[in-house]
Amino acid sequence: MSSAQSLTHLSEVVPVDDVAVIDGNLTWTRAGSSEKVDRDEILFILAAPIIEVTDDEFLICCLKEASEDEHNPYRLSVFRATKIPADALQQHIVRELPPHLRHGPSNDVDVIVSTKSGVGSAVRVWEDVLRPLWQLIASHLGEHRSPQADNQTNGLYYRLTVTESAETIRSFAKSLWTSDVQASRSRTIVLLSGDGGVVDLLNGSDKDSPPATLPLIALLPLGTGNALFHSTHKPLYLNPGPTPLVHGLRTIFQGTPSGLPVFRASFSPGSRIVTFADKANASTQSNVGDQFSREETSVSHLNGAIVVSYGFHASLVYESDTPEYRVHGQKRFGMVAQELLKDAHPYNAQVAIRRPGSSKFESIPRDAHAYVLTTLVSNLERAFTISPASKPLQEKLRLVHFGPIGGDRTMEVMMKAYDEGKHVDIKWEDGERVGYEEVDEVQVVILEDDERWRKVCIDGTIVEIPSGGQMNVKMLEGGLFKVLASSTLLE
Ligand SMILES: Nc1ncnc2c1ncn2[C@@H]1O[C@H](COP(=O)(O)OP(=O)(O)OP(=O)(O)O)[C@@H](O)[C@H]1O
Repeated sequence: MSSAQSLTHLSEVVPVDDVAVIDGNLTWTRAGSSEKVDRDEILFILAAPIIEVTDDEFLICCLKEASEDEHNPYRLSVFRATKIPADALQQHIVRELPPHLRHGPSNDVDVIVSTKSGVGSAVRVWEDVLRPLWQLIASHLGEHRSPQADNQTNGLYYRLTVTESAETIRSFAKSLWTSDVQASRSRTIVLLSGDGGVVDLLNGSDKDSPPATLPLIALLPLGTGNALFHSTHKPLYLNPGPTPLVHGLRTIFQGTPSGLPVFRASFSPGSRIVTFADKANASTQSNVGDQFSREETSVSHLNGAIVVSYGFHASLVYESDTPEYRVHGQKRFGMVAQELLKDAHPYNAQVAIRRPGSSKFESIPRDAHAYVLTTLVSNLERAFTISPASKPLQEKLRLVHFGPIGGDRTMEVMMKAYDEGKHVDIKWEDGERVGYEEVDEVQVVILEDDERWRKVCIDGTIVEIPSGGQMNVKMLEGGLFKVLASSTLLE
């Protein structure tokens, strides 16, 4: 087997001996001294494909994250050993580039790096971690250049898109639905972004018929909330345990495609997406302050994979993204929450649900609401469990709801959600409680006159519903994409 060192951009592949697993650490000796890494830092161990074994060689790939070091936050290292305790490390061994990462005649592989996601680390993770790893694994395991390699692939094993605007991922998604030739090929989209990138893919096309072979999304969690990623990996999380990025990289190289459950939220005529854009890029409809303009776009439906809300949650997302609050950075969420809880506005609406298997709507018996949230996922953030019964990639919608119980009790509910989702069991002595139900469909008819209280939130996108208008949420049969999930969760 050829030397891995010459096949990779990694600066150093370090030869080590006497590899062992001791007390949760991987230990070895190097030049007579003993060294170790935390086992949670192992990404995978490359081993020769069984049929090609001529001499034993294992490449142990590890990632240490040091967020405090702004110059070198992602430290990838590769150690070469001729012997490892294979039984103890079995789960990490990779013997081939998985089919979903092979770019060739029957499969396209795209990498999308979302430059504005989260704190903007996607480019760095791509350049310092994923690209060198990919190159290492492809070279080491005898993968050669794609026969279709062209300028876009740079002779490597994928096509790379680095986002330049909010439209980049949406345009990419549109192209998936428009080309007949592409439609019959399978496709993997390695997406370095938060939830927004997934939302862009889900809503990139107005067309209702997806390609015959559903494209596969492989997601690395590089946004702020990363609700979809945390919810799909939740059962693997330990404290301390591997970081989300380590989990994401393990899933990319060892995961299994699974259906991505998708809902559709449909709106009455007159509903509009509301955004605030930099004036320089906007087709202004009404001016807000000096720097931003409010943009409105008619919308009949949106697809999503995370959450649809009306009430406190939607208002919090909307109002913290207005120009007045954006200037306050991350602090704005707390500030807006405080303001909203002070008012504890009762949202006038009729909410009805269709229970699983039923064709009849059943009203939630109250005229005013504080919180109406329909979700496909368990977590909106790693530690914020909004629906504890939701399991990864389960095709089940759940509704969490409560009435205008006042600011203090609303705060109590939110804090309990940070305690493993215990909010869903809350009942107060006056008979108020948090409702939590599995549903097939949710209908919200909004009866507010003031537009401030007519905002709904669909995976972060704000839609204003006209007074007396409604929104319905139900599963989108057949889905639009597959997603790569940890194989251990699908066993
Ligand atoms: N260069 C860019 N200019 C403008 N918008 C961009 C650019 N690159 C990416 N975007 C958009 O920014 C959004 C980033 O959202 P994303 O969800 O990935 O990050 P986030 O909001 O920090 O995380 P989360 O939604 O998980 O909390 C996406 O919709 C993406 O299309």
